Amino acid sequence: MHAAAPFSCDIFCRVIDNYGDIGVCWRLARQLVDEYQWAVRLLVDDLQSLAKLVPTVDPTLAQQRIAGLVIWQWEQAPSATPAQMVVEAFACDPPVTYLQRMAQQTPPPAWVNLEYLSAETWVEDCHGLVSRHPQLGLEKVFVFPGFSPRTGGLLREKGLLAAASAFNLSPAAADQFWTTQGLTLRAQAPRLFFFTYASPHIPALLDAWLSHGQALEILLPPTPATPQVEAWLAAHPNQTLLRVHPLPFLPQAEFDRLLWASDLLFVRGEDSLVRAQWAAKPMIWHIYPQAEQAHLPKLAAFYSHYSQGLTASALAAQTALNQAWCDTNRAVDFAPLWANWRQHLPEIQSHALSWRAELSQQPDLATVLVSQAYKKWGQ
Ligand SMILES: Cc1cn([C@H]2C[C@H](O)[C@@H](COP(=O)(O)OP(=O)(O)O[C@H]3O[C@@H](C)[C@H](O)[C@@H](O)[C@H]3O)O2)c(=O)[nH]c1=O
Repeated sequence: MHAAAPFSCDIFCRVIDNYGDIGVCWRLARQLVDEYQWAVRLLVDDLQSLAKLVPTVDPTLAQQRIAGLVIWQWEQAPSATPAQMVVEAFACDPPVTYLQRMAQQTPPPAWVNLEYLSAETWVEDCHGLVSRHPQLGLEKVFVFPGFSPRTGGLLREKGLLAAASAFNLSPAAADQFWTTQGLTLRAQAPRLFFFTYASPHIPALLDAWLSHGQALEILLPPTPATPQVEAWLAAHPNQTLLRVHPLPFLPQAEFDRLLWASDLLFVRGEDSLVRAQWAAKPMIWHIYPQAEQAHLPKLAAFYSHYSQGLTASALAAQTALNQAWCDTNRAVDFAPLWANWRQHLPEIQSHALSWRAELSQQPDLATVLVSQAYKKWGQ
């Protein structure tokens, strides 16, 4: 007797900018393989970006197999037989020849558009909506990740929270991690992971950290902010409170440990924001900047969720710092904002843990997608 063939899934990803698009798609693909034993093919238009996250990827290959899944260059898509589920990440428009093949199948694949993460309330109304392709008649379901049970939830692998807790309960784990990165960090100085976009606020933020008078170990991955940080350091040659440690871009498989081994997190975009919440550390979010400060209401929407359970004064400290960081229309003196945030850190740290516990009650995004697929296929 033959074992049933695994459920098949194609994930389409175009890399628009940065690493979030491919970062989310890679995580999802891995989870579907590891936890559901699905046969997953990832079709990507920029393998160089994927190779940053997964160094075993060879960007020159049209097709390759890594970590139990198949990776194809986007141009190969017209020759693909569509899978049972097709995930179109971030409305990336799979090639029309592929869609035509989907329409020829009986039944056609379960087709999902996986949207960007947003905390805004309209997401709850749009999650699960179906649109019909005008020519081909195919139905596409919109899945919105999010922070409430009326959305598709967030990516969260099965063992993630247990691994994070075990790491943070082990007194030696963080130091060992930094040692493997070739770093010896001052024991009393908080470790601040600084993953951001470039920002006109960087000199003022560093000024505030310095004037606060407490040592900081700053872990600096490669970002557009690096030259700004270097310029600030060059202008302050004699200060010793802030020590900046440039990091290489680590494989995504190492990224969580980077967060777990830090005390304070500056994160950005989509995927690192989610991982920071699973790391349950005090965090400041550099939301992806948009024209005319359109990102600020989106930041406020996030805090309408994240605020649950924080006292008014801790919430004010958290949001004042985060909003100032993301509002590039005004000059900011970060010194009082930073001092106030640091003062509220005990509460903010315990809130991060309770928020993680609450968020983990929701179904995770992969579970939502899988049940969507099985519903369509009657499994
Ligand atoms: C610093 C670092 C990051 N990473 C990973 C973690 C994440 O998967 C990824 C970073 O993705 P994000 O945190 O989402 O930030 P980002 O700024 O790179 O991506 C953004 O791109 C924009 C185009 C989108 O509109 C945003 O929503 C967002 O996805 O890089 C590593 O694997 N190693 C590293 O050393």
